[in-house]
Amino acid sequence: MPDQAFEKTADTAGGARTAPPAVRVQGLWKRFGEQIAVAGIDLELPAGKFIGLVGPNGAGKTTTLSMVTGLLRPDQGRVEVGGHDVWRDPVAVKSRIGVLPEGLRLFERLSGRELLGYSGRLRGLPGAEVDKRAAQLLDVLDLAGAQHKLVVDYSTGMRKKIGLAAALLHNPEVLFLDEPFEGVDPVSAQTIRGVLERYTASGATVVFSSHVMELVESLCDWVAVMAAGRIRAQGTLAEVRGDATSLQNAFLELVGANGRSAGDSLDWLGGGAR
Ligand SMILES: Nc1ncnc2c1ncn2[C@@H]1O[C@H](COP(=O)(O)OP(=O)(O)OP(=O)(O)O)[C@@H](O)[C@H]1O
Repeated sequence: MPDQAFEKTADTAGGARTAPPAVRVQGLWKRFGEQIAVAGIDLELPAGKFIGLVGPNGAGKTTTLSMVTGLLRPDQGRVEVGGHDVWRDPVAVKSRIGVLPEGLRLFERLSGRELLGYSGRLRGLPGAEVDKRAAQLLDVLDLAGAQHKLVVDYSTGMRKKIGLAAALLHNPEVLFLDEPFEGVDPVSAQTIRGVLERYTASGATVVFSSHVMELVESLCDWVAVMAAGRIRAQGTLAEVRGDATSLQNAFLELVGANGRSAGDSLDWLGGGAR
């Protein structure tokens, strides 16, 4: 049945094919023992948008992104990227996506420059093109001065930036970023923003997870809010914000955190008495 629903929505009433959404998720579940991390979610992320996936700690964002990018097998459900099934057609999907995962693992004993050279060649790009793109990305992301340093000696923010460069090198259709701005200084954050805005303006899609509502509000045109393994809202920024004064307030309302005690029970904390 899910297959039929997928095929039907890919056609218009007249039978002409419409562009598929960047990501389509249906009935996605993941349990870890007793813990339900993702509880049967449906998502349809439009192409060419800057999309934010937001939710409190433990909401299931990383688990969802891992399943959507083919890094973690779902217990149940289906994921398509650009109309291709992530688990049935993994090569088609992986050639179209770039991923900056949480807890990024990099080849530590390569220099930043070597890492990009290796990533580009793994993607099947010609060597001269890889070298050209790598030099440009290192320059734009302010890593040119550290390009010959081993990745093991990079700072947290530098690791994020070299990971982002590796994810962008093959010019993917959809870029998935788990907390891309964490540990990144404001100047670099501004640079990354510029790169991503330029990338989406050309028709590509960015999907990123974040806890920072101001950032999501200023960057994203489309937002999905997740809490306790479920999608609480999805739509344009204006739709999700609704009547609330900010995305932060809409978010607190949606995840049921408005009015939660701000530590009143910690009556021993502060005040001098030990
Ligand atoms: N490998 C695992 N084994 C057991 N439980 C897991 C595993 N991965 C995630 N979980 C649990 O699944 C739930 C969702 O975790 P997930 O990391 O997806 O949340 P998140 O929204 O990304 O959180 P955060 O914002 O804190 O990174 C949590 O309760 C977490 O403890």
